[in-house]
Amino acid sequence: MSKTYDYIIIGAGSSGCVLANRLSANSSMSVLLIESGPDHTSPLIAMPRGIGKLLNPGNPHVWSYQAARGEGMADEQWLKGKTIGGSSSVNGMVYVRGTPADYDSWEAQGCTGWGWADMGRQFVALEDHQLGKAKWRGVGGPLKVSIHPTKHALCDAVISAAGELGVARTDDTNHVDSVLHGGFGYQPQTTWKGQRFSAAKAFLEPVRNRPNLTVMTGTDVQRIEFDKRRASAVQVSNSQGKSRFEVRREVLLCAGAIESPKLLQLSGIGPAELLNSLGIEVLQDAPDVGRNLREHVYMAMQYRVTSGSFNHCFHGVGLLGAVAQYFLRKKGPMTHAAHEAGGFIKTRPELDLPDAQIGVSLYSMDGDGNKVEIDKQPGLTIGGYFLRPQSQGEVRIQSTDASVPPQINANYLSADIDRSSAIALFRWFRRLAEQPVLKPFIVGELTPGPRVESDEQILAAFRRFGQTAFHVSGTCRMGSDSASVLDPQLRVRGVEGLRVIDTSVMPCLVSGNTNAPAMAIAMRAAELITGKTSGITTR
Ligand SMILES: Cc1cc2nc3c(=O)[nH]c(=O)nc-3n(C[C@H](O)[C@H](O)[C@H](O)COP(=O)(O)OP(=O)(O)OC[C@H]3O[C@@H](n4cnc5c(N)ncnc54)[C@H](O)[C@@H]3O)c2cc1C
Repeated sequence: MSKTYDYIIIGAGSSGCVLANRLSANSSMSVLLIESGPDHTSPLIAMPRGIGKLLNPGNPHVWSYQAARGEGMADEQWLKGKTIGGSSSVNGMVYVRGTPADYDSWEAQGCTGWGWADMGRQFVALEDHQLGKAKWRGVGGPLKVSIHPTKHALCDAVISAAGELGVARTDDTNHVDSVLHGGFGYQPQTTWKGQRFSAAKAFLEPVRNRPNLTVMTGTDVQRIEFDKRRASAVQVSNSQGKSRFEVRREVLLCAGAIESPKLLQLSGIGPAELLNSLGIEVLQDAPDVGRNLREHVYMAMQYRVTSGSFNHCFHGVGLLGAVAQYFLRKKGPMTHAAHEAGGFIKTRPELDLPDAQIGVSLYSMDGDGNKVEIDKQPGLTIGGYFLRPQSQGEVRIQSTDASVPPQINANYLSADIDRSSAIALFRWFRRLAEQPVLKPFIVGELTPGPRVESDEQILAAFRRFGQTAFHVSGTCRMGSDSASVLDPQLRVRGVEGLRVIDTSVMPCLVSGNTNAPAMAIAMRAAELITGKTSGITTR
């Protein structure tokens, strides 16, 4: 016999954890949160640089997919978190929110109620920021945001070099002025006292003992069932076999921008031609389910440096020392986020808004930049992406078997504007590295290498080295047009009792990393579902 809940949340990632918190705050509502992956108890999750070990295909805490990058480009591996906390438990912990202009453009595109006026206050409500309260910065919220634990000569030199190119130094790279006009500084991060602070730590753990909240791990939702056109139950599979859970109010799909469109398609909501070709009964012909995939194309410029690198801390005896320092004192390089410093820059001064985000890492990888081994010699990586890609990819199921990964086509650089943005970004990197303040450090460019000069060579370098930034979004976009997958309340068009709430809802990608936006989207969604404004409870 199946059990019935008021709300069933599929996926305990960045968005799912927020929703579980908000919806179970009403003790008269029963909430079931279902997660495919294991609990988040691995010490490699808590240790920020544990990602070096976690982010490997086959690790039980990650989903791994083969993704086509686009014409003339080799495939690449995409990873997503598969554990309590989802991708926020395996990510780089870089804390970025995007710009007010991103959300205002969503509103202008018909997503009523998603402009900065409504989204800015979600960020303020979720933050407990070490820099203290400011107009658009919060304290006392559930999510700890820390500033960089130490200063560092090489980072300081890169920040000064950006200054020589006209980018103001800032204490808070998320400050509204920095994201609107450009700013460079030490990277705020979702860590606390030297450990990762995931969405699960912020939103789920403080309320996990609520009697009306049930959390299931190691359980795959395979399909959503409908009674006529209303979501009525979910079918699941786990080590105990197959079962189903019924829902009284709503199913909330928070499985992330690859698995959410996949589950809709498997459940009969998607492009009719695709569903028919696989023999799936079409409940709702929704051609845009899986389309509008947006991703940042991350380009890493690697340099050999004289000093200031952490490479020696990430292999051999140095690694043992760094790990010991972490376990004994929760200090040292194992406590750092993926980027030490970074910010938002204009690749050309005439631009109205910054068009690229830069991240500085004090290490280099061996070989062609795609290998996972740490370079044995001292290195520096200055990487980044253009912020608002227009190229659109797609996710399509290729089987009715829920365990088969979908086809993913990122379609990088297919839009003309993305190619010109890539070239402009590359030339900005080169100007940065040439600044006199970096002369005592930089010995030479390792990858893509000094022979890359012309526009054609730069694009070829992007096609070879450009890679996922792990920000896949947009595959169940919201909008007010009838072709959009979701209405601005995030309800799936054509059916009832079903919403999608994760990065797939973004009509276009935010200018930056996507963890904080995923949490803010869920906070806003909770307001729409409950009719109550944000005020996160932690008891
Ligand atoms: C390696 C990596 C590094 C990143 N670095 C950063 C960073 O430094 N800063 C930043 O802001 N962002 C970063 N991101 C991006 C950011 O973390 C994600 O965009 C964000 O966490 C996505 O949130 P979500 O709620 O959409 O999905 P997720 O957090 O991915 O959650 C989806 C959850 O649903 C579960 N699920 C999926 N299918 C099913 C199913 N059928 N049944 C049950 N459960 C299911 C998954 O296991 C997962 O737990 C990174 C991401 C990755 C992968």
